[in-house]
Amino acid sequence: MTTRPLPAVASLADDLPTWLPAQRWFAAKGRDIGSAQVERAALLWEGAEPGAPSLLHALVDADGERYQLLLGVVDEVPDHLRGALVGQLEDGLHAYDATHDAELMGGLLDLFAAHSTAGGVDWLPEPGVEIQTGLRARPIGVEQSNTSIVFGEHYILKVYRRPVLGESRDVELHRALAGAGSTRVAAPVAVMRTDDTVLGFAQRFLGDAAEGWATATASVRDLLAEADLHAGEAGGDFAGEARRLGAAVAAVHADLATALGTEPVGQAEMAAGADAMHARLDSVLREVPALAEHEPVLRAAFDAVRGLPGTTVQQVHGDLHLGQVLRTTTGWVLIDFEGEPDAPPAERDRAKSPLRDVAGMLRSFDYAALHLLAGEDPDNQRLTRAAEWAERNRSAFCDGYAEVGADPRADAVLLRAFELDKAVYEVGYEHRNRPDWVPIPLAAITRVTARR
Ligand SMILES: Nc1ncnc2c1ncn2[C@@H]1O[C@H](COP(=O)(O)OP(=O)(O)O)[C@@H](O)[C@H]1O
Ligand SMILES: O=P(O)(O)O[C@H]1O[C@H](CO)[C@@H](O[C@H]2O[C@H](CO)[C@@H](O)[C@H](O)[C@H]2O)[C@H](O)[C@H]1O
Repeated sequence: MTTRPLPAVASLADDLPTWLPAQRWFAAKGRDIGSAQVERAALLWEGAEPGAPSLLHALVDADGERYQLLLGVVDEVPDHLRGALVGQLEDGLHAYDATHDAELMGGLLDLFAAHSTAGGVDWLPEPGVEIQTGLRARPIGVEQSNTSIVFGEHYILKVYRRPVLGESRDVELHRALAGAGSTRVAAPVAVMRTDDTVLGFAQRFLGDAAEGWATATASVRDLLAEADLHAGEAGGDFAGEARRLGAAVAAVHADLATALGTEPVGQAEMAAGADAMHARLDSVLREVPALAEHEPVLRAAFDAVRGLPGTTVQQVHGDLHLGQVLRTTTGWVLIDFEGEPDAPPAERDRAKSPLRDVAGMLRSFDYAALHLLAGEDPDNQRLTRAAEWAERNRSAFCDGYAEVGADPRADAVLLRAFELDKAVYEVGYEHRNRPDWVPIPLAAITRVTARR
């Protein structure tokens, strides 16, 4: 058999500065790319017959940020994949984002099943897992920071778009929880990796799952459609689910503590934590001047943490919100333990107070309640009822948490600071990603600081 030369993907350097920023998962949104190079490209397999696409694995560097691509390379891109075109290569072939190509993606299961080393990547099933091949592949097509492909009703593979050097906390924490017998995560199935970088992670696909965000916002919609009812009276009341979710998060925290340990921290670390919250505020203030009117109350809330004697830290989820929880027929499951997408890896890996996750979820109830009203003329009646929904579910979540762990409301100073710190993060996140939504965390800062 003759092996064709590796397609000239290096020549994509001209197209990447236009193509990358148009992708949902591109991190530096709103910023132009100065230059991009293909750092590493390797063939996973060649097209079986003339005209069939070959699959390549590539890592590209865009202004110092590393991105992972799976590229289909072919003479002519078929019509249904035109939207995925990345560019034309200097040898006349065309490259497209292969994660949109169900047929090519289906072949990845063969690599895992064979424990392959194709493309200089190790395709490794988890110990004891036998990969079933021949399943139909489909990209999930949701707004996400990475790209996930579902195989039949069995597996979901997340291809990390910005793979980081070293071990992946997403994989490690899933393994620790699954190893501890937790039913609150989807079981790990396989990883794709090089010696120093985890590139992808496959898990059991939970086909019976509904996203927490979709379920919670459906409940808010039901409430707002009923002109006179209170949150507890509307048909789609969410409080029972919020309570069960609180208990599930507390159980995950307990399992992570048992599997990976806890650590007491004292006043010096509390002060360092306050400094970090001030530093985040400094940086978001530079981007979003509208935050300035809240600066004094925010700084006071962060400074209050300096007076605390200490707390206990451990591994936590790190970016918990309603989009990171799935309701299955057997209960709530947490997904995506990567941590905040904008945080550097060392910061994501750091042990933290479990109240960080609680604060993230409390913020999310506020988002779920208020995002439906974003862009509407202010209507006090609707706003009050949405706020009532948020309060009802925030409290139910804390009640559920307290059934399994310590009541988060007992640490009011820390919880308030964490909630405000998260809202500051969200102001920056929304400013870069969804400018129409900046008022949601801004309004929350007004409310939380007024609650004092
Ligand atoms: N094990 C799973 N079973 C079913 N759906 C899942 C599973 N894991 C993730 N998903 C779906 O994939 C989406 C993206 O997953 P996530 O891990 O949050 O990716 P990202 O880090 O790119 O945001 C989730 O919102 C959820 O809808
Ligand atoms: O899911 P990711 O890890 O990519 O998290 C990032 O994106 C989230 C938005 O999808 C963002 O979450 C914010 O919006 C959610 C509604 O879309 C809301 O439920 C969250 O409470 C709110 O923080 C998250 O902050 C960001 O890191």
